[in-house]
Amino acid sequence: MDWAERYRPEHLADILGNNAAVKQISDWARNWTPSSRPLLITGKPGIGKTSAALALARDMDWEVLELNASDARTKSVIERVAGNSAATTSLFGASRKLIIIDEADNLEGNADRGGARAIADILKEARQPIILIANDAYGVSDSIRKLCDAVPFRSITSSTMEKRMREICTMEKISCGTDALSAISESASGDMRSAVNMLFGASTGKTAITAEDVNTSQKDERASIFDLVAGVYAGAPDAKLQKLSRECEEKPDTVMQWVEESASTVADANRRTRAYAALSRADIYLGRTMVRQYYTLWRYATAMTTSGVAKEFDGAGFRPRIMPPSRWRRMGTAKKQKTVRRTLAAKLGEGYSIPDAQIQRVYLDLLSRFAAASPLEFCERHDLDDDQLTILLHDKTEATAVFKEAQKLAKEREMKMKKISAAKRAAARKEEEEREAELEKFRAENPPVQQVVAEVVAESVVEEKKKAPSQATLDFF
Ligand SMILES: Nc1ncnc2c1ncn2[C@@H]1O[C@H](COP(=O)(O)OP(=O)(O)OP(=O)(O)O)[C@@H](O)[C@H]1O
Repeated sequence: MDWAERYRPEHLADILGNNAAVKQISDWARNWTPSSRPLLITGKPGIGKTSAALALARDMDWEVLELNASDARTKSVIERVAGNSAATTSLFGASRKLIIIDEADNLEGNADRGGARAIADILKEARQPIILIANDAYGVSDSIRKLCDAVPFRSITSSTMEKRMREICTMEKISCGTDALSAISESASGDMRSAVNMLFGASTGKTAITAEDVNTSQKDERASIFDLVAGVYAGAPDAKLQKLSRECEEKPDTVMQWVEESASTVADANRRTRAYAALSRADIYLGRTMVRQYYTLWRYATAMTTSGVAKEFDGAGFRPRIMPPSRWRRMGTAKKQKTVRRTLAAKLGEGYSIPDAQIQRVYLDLLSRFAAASPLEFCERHDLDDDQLTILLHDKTEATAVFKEAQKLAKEREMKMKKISAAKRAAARKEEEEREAELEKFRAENPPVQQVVAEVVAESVVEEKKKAPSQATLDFF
């Protein structure tokens, strides 16, 4: 068993970091009733989201039904499996069944549209606790997101990861230097699974680990690209760079983006220019590969990307932190911004019966003024979240405060409605009981007609019988 699995936290108390989120999950479970909202746990990969859900089920002695994106998420499957489980009680005697829907941000593709709708319907009907898990809250469809309580998970800090890795080393009877641990935690950048995997890879066949073992044994995809970029920085020989490129599972265009990020750190301006020239040549080869569908050209693109840039670093010894292409980060932020704007326009469009595109193009500014005049009312009327409100108010702090207040009010209203409907149900029950009692009394006092007729008939038969002997006597004479 790999270490990431072997050292998966068993109980909520074993989950490292994210104390507030863990407490929120545990409080939710302890106070859970069929009317509780599902949870949506979000955060980067490998930080304990799934582990927390599974640990919760163990702590609560709940059965688990796990669905993930690889399940055939057609509407009917979800309705059959999760719908039934959600609406009925467990077959195996445990009091509850926790439904974990992983990769909930993967449901928006065309094929899964039905899946997202089915999940939203199930969330509304659910009679069992449900936890959804996603990497990106904004990848989750709006209709699902607004039915859930958000539980954001943050990356694990380096010190927490190093402490855990030290414990694992002790349990595995391996000695591991501080430099090795910090090299791993730096590469893992908050991803605990990645850190444990790297530790596992570095320790294979060893009783002591040094930083060097870590560099050459990083197992996962990202670790390989780290090796390759580190090789470029170090100005490694061509043969080594070719070997690393072959081992790295990333496609040439991805490698190019990583190396491009590092090219900007070549100190000398002339060398920097030549590094970019090598990258641009690699780009041309990549383009030709695609146009001609002639994949042999890929190898030239890779050679220009790695050796071409490494030559300009010339083993300068300077090694900045290896970072994923900043373009990705920008694209990620831009994508999120776009999604927020799109969902905001959809809500406002529905509210004012105006096409979404027109809201975005023409009315956003005007509506911003409406929102600024009475933010709380506006937020409640259009059911906005803090990010959507930020676009209108241009002030994140204010938007967050308004959103929190709106949530508080909504919760109060919900409680009030629940109380009212509980009181209404009790009154209706009482009325029903009183009606039943009156009916019983009436029945006791007024026997049914058939019963009265039967009694009269019986009485008349008795009378007839009494008269019968005297008649016989007369007949006899
Ligand atoms: N907070 C944590 N405390 C202890 N171990 C952790 C933690 N987070 C991750 N791990 C380790 O990483 C492994 C994977 O964690 P988990 O499956 O919970 O990650 P995840 O956040 O659900 O990732 P993904 O989004 O990729 O599913 C666990 O088995 C465990 O070894």
